[in-house]
Amino acid sequence: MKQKVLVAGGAGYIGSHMVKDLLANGYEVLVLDNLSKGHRDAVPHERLVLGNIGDRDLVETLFDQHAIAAVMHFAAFIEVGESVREPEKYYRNNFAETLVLLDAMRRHGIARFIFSSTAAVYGTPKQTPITEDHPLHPINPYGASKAMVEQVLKDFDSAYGLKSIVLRYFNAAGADPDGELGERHDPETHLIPLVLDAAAGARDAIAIFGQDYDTPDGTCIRDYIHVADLCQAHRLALDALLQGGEFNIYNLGNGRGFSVREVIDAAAAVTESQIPCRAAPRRPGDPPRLIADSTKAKRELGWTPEYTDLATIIRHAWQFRQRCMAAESTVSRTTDSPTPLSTRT
Ligand SMILES: NC(=O)c1ccc[n+]([C@@H]2O[C@H](COP(=O)([O-])OP(=O)(O)OC[C@H]3O[C@@H](n4cnc5c(N)ncnc54)[C@H](O)[C@@H]3O)[C@@H](O)[C@H]2O)c1
Ligand SMILES: O=c1ccn([C@@H]2O[C@H](COP(=O)(O)OP(=O)(O)O[C@H]3O[C@H](CO)[C@@H](O)[C@H](O)[C@H]3O)[C@@H](O)[C@H]2O)c(=O)[nH]1
Repeated sequence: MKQKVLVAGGAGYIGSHMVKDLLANGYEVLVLDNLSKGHRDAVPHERLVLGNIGDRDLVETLFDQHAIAAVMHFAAFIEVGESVREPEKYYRNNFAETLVLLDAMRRHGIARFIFSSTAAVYGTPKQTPITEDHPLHPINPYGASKAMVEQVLKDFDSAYGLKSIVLRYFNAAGADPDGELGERHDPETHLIPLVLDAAAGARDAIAIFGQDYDTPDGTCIRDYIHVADLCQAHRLALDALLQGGEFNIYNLGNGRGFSVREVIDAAAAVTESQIPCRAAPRRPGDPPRLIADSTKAKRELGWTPEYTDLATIIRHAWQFRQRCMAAESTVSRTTDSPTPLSTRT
C-alpha cells in the first residue's frame, strides 16, 4: 500500500514542488494549506485541504480520517525583513501553530516529521562554510521562530519518540525543470525573482540592500539551492525516517556563495538583458554571508544535488516566469475579467 504523507504548506513554492515529486515517486499525498500565501492551482485540487496547521479540530480530524505515515512541514511565514518589523506574526504562525500540529501528531501516534528549517538559525556565522554543529544565534525573529521549533522537536523526540529530520535550507531558488511550477510569492521579496522582474522590465530597477558589507564586492553573499534538489533531500529524509531513522539535522546548500552583484550579473547573462540596479540601505536582519557545508546530507542521506550551477537555477526560474507571462497575455486577450493563472492541466 502507498504511504500517505501530509504536506503542510504544500500549496506554496517549495511545498508544491514537493507534492509533485512525492506523487511522481509513488506516495499518496494530502496537502494542508490555508492559502495565506500559496496558490490553489499549484496542487491537484482533490488533494488540498483548506485550513490552518494551528486548527486543532481540523488537524485531529485529518489524523482520524487518514493513515498518515509522515508529515512534511513547509507552512510558515518566510520574510526576514517582515519578521523584524512584525515578530508576533512570526512567533505565532511559525512556532505556536506548529506546536498545535506537533501536539496533534503526538496524540495520534504519528511519529515522523520533516521540518523546513533555515540557515537563518545560525545568525551571523563565525565561519563559513557552516556545518550543523555551528552554534545557533539567530539575528531575526524568523530564524528564532525556526530555532524554537527545532528545540521542540528534540524534546518531543526524547519525551514522546516523535522522530524528526530537520532540514536547514540555504536560499531556495529555481523552478520545476519541467516548467510546470515555480516561485510566485506575493509580494515577492526574494532576490532572484525580483532580478528577473527587472530583466523583464516589470520593475524599474533592483535595489541592492547594502554595498558596504565585508565581502569582496560589498554585497551580501548567499548559497542558492535548486528547489528540485531540496525535494530530493526531503524524499531521502522521508525514506530514512520510514526505515526507522533517528532525529537528525542537515544543512542543504551547494557550498558556494554568490554576492547580490554576482546574481544580477548571472541573471543578465541568462536573460540577455540589461538589469538596472540602485543602491539601497542594508535590510535589517541580513547576515553578510551564508554558505552551507552539506557534507553530512551527502554522506548520510546520499543526497546528490543535480542542478548546482547558478545559471541553471536562474534559467529554470526565467523559463517559469516567461511561461506565466505568456499564459497571462493569452488570458488577457481572451477574457474581459481576470482569470487565475493555472499552471497545472
Ligand atoms: N524560500 C526559501 O528560500 C526558504 C529557505 C529556507 C527555509 N524555507 C522554509 O521553507 C518553507 C517553505 O517556504 P516557501 O518559500 O515555499 O514559502 P511559501 O510562502 O511559498 O509557502 C508556505 C505555504 O504555507 C502556507 N501557510 C503558511 N502558514 C500556514 C498556516 N498557519 N497553516 C496552513 N498553511 C500555512 C502558505 O499559504 C504557503 O502556501 C518555509 O517553512 C520556509 O521557512 C524557505
Ligand atoms: O530586492 C532585493 C532582495 C534581496 N536582496 C538581498 O539578496 C540577498 C538574498 O535575499 P532574499 O532572496 O530575500 O533571501 P534571504 O533574506 O537570504 O532569505 C531566504 O533564505 C533564507 C536562508 O538563507 C531563508 O531562511 C528565507 O526563508 C529566505 O527568504 C540578501 O542579502 C538581500 O539583502 C537585495 O539586495 N535586494
